[in-house]
Amino acid sequence: MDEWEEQETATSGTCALTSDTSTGGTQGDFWNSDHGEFQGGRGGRGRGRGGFKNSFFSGAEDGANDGDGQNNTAERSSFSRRGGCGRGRGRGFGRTDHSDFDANEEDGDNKNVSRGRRGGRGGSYRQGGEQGGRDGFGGGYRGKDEEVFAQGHGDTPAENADASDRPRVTYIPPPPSEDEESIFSHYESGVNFDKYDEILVDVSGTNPPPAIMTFDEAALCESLKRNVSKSGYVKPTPVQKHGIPIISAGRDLMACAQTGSGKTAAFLLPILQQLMADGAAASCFSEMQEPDAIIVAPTRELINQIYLEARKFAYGTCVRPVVVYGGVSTGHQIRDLSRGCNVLCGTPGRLLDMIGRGKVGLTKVRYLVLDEADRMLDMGFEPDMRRLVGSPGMPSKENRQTLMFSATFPEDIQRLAADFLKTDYLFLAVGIVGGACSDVEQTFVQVTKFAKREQLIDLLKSTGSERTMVFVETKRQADFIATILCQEKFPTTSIHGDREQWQREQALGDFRSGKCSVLVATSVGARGLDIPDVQFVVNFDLPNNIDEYVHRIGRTGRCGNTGRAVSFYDPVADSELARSLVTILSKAQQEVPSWLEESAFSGHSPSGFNPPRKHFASTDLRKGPQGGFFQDGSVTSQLAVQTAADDEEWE
Ligand SMILES: Nc1ncnc2c1ncn2[C@@H]1O[C@H](COP(=O)(O)OP(=O)(O)OP(=O)(O)O)[C@@H](O)[C@H]1O
Repeated sequence: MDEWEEQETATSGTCALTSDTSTGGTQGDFWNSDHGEFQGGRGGRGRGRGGFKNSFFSGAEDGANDGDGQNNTAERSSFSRRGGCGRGRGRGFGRTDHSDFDANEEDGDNKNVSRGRRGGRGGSYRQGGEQGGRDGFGGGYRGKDEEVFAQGHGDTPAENADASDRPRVTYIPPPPSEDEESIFSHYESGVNFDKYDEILVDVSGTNPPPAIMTFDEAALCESLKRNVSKSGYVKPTPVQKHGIPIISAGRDLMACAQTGSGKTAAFLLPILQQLMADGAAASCFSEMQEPDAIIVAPTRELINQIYLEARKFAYGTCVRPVVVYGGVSTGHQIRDLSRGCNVLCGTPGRLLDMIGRGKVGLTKVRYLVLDEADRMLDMGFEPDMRRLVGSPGMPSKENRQTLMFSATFPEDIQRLAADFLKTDYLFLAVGIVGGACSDVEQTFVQVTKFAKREQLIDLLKSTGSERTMVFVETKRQADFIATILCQEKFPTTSIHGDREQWQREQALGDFRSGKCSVLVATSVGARGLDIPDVQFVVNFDLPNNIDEYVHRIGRTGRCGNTGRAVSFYDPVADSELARSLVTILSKAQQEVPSWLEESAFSGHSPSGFNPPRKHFASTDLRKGPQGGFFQDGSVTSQLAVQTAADDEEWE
């Protein structure tokens, strides 16, 4: 019996929702349902390894494991937990074909597996495992609306080969608004927007072009300039000031700037400018589209957001962006593609699927952008990225421009990223690489896991109707907490990888519109999402790595606005993170609670001094310990010197 087969028998557990609980997720959907609990039922076939899942959910708080059948040491709460049922087939361990599963990657139900950045059996194949978890569950995740019985379908050719008996994904998202006002709707930049200019910037690499100070200096064509202005952009942020001329000069770039500081426009504007200047026009109604630019991101919602930004900036021009991502009808996306595509935004699985189906040709690719690049090169997506750049027709790195953006760039990922970039790539660091946004006030509350719910409810009562994101570790936990909050009359919805795509989009829509003021999310909501007026982030469960913490709290305090983040620190579960947290707080000039400092340095954490250097990169890896062998034309090395000193302190 091979490993997959073994898992099939060893790990079962799918379940179905037979009540309203699955259908909406807005207030009342979880609780004011026929049953108010998840009911076990027949599930769809699971793919991926494992899929152990407790299918009943009456107050269950089953912490650790949706994806890895071998990892059944779930945290149990004191609430009742009833046994699971249903049949899940755990196959696909280690596979990364998963056009439907892009976003699930981000869900953190597999705590033990995802803890290590790289390596380890479970770690290397986390994706497969997590797919299994969701798919085993999600395949039968059936709401009262039968149409949505679609999860669990892998849309890649490889998966389809043995998936003929699985239901197809039929969801077609509503088309984006054509109304100009809504296309250009935006929130105002905040009081600290001008303070961005005070942030130290470090550009390393040979001969970086000079920064621009205004959008005029970017020499954008008229229509693009008009669209930038209609978007409410008056002056560029630092990552735009430096990033735009670097990209326009044809250089490869690895750029790191704090959350919410305008990285998306930093890559979109110069790409669109070049395409417009070259008179790029999509070849309409062609069976195979050959985009000039490909942009990838780790979650469906994020790639859709990037697409909408591209569409906004390209408004009224010949440049046509298209988006492809999992959880949505492939046929629908193929039809959309065939109408022409210059800029293709995609999550990796669906993108590779489209390439495999011959719907996307790569020979004309001039720009390859990895947003949240550290995530895209982390073990979950790295194989897909290698497949992408190795796909037939994809120009070699010498013959394309590769651009990477993130707020965090750990050293090991930087090292890996170099494989995708020309050797003379530029490294742009705005502020401290991997640092938290300084506009977010960070607070920590020491609390045991059993007291968290009470704390959360008290906290939300005190914040009134502030738009709040609550991050939890597992998909199950997300549903559970959302249910509790609904019961407490907080208008709440949730987003995580076990929800159907339409539910996820509805949840996000309800949160954006203010219909629900609380969004409970797993890691799937941690990166990139730009939601207006999120004033408050709560880490109900702290994540297991510091980068994710930085991204999560970065959902507030965006574009010069201020925000607040409160994190529940469970001394038993979170001590491994203590030291990194102290570092993050100090670097963001935030108060460090003495108990946290004690926890960090007392040696109580399992690893004693957990090594933050593994997770932080102070600056361009190529600079080495002395802070720079690239002395030529670097904008400043002050930051590098300072952070190098900091790092020594922490070593
Ligand atoms: N120059 C600018 N002037 C005004 N607003 C801007 C400017 N640049 C970007 N913004 C707005 O700031 C917000 C945050 O931008 P964006 O989402 O690109 O941040 P980011 O750096 O990619 O964040 P994250 O790291 O979370 O992905 C968006 O609403 C964007 O429209």
